[in-house]
Amino acid sequence: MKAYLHLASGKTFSGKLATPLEKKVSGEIVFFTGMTGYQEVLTDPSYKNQIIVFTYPLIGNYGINDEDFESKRPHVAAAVVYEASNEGFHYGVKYSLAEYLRHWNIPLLTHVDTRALVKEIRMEGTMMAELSSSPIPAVMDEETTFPVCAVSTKKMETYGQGGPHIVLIDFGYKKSILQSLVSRGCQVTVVPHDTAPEAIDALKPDGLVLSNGPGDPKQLSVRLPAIRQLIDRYPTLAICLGHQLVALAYGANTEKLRFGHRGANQPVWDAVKQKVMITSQNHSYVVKEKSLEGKPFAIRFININDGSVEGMIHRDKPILSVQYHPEAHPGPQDTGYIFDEFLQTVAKGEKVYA
Ligand SMILES: NC(=O)CC[C@H](N)C(=O)O
Repeated sequence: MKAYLHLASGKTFSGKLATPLEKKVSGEIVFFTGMTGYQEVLTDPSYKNQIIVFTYPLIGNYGINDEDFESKRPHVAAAVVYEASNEGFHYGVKYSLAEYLRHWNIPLLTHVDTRALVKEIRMEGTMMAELSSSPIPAVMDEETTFPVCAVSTKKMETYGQGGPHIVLIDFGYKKSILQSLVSRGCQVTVVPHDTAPEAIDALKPDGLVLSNGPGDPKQLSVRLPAIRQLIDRYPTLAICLGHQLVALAYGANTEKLRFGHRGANQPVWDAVKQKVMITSQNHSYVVKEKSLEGKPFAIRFININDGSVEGMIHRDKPILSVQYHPEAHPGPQDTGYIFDEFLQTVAKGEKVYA
């Protein structure tokens, strides 16, 4: 069946539905450039309510297995590809891409001219789009939901044992962040994003991790005083949305990039190691460099492609924040040392540059 992707810029792209479209779906349209990793991308909560376009022309060729999930379910509003493979060739394959998305009632649009579509997004910037079976666009409404609430855990959960006790504040965490901590011997308590600081104190954490998550960080502005209290008190590692929240909590500012960074090969300069790392990324917003002037942070990481801020360290306190994803999945593992550095910091109670 034919369906149409109407962009807020006025352009329409058509494709064939590989899963049913019960009612029209709308969301912010973004693109991911990695050649592999679609299973992790679909289940990364940071993509909540977004329509994802895969630029690699063949998606689904290793199917969906039971291992490589970043959370319990897919979060994208819809997936758009050029060609979706019906067969998966991974040794652990359980479903085809279409079977998996059909199970979760998520539309998969195939045979779309993804090169032309991505050029349009690059020109116009990330925008709202609507997927419908009608060739005529409806009036588009701006996304007003609050996606962090939809993906954050509702109750505390504990994983791993022994080791330092890390509280992971869940704005929509990826399983690989939890695994990166547990595999390094931590006990991790995952808490809802709006847990009161006193309730976190009661858990007696040795360190805090602020997770990734969907949406505009400013939607969480009511939480900033609580976040500031917490990060000033405990050794902290903040990832992606978490990093943006650290900046906002200190009175710096964020802005939206034209079409964001999504992919598995973003080069980032680490000013401490004096090296370029290849990183996995998925974000629309960035911390404005100018807004960090006069703030107690040094910019440690810089994106080589566009010079944007990719991470900061507090000058005095053990707070480290990164815009990219050190846990990778999908993507290169160059920056796994960030977790080691954080845990050395936790052990010492003061910052360590490994
Ligand atoms: N991966 C993330 O945490 C994304 C952060 C935020 N939602 C952004 O798009 O910038």
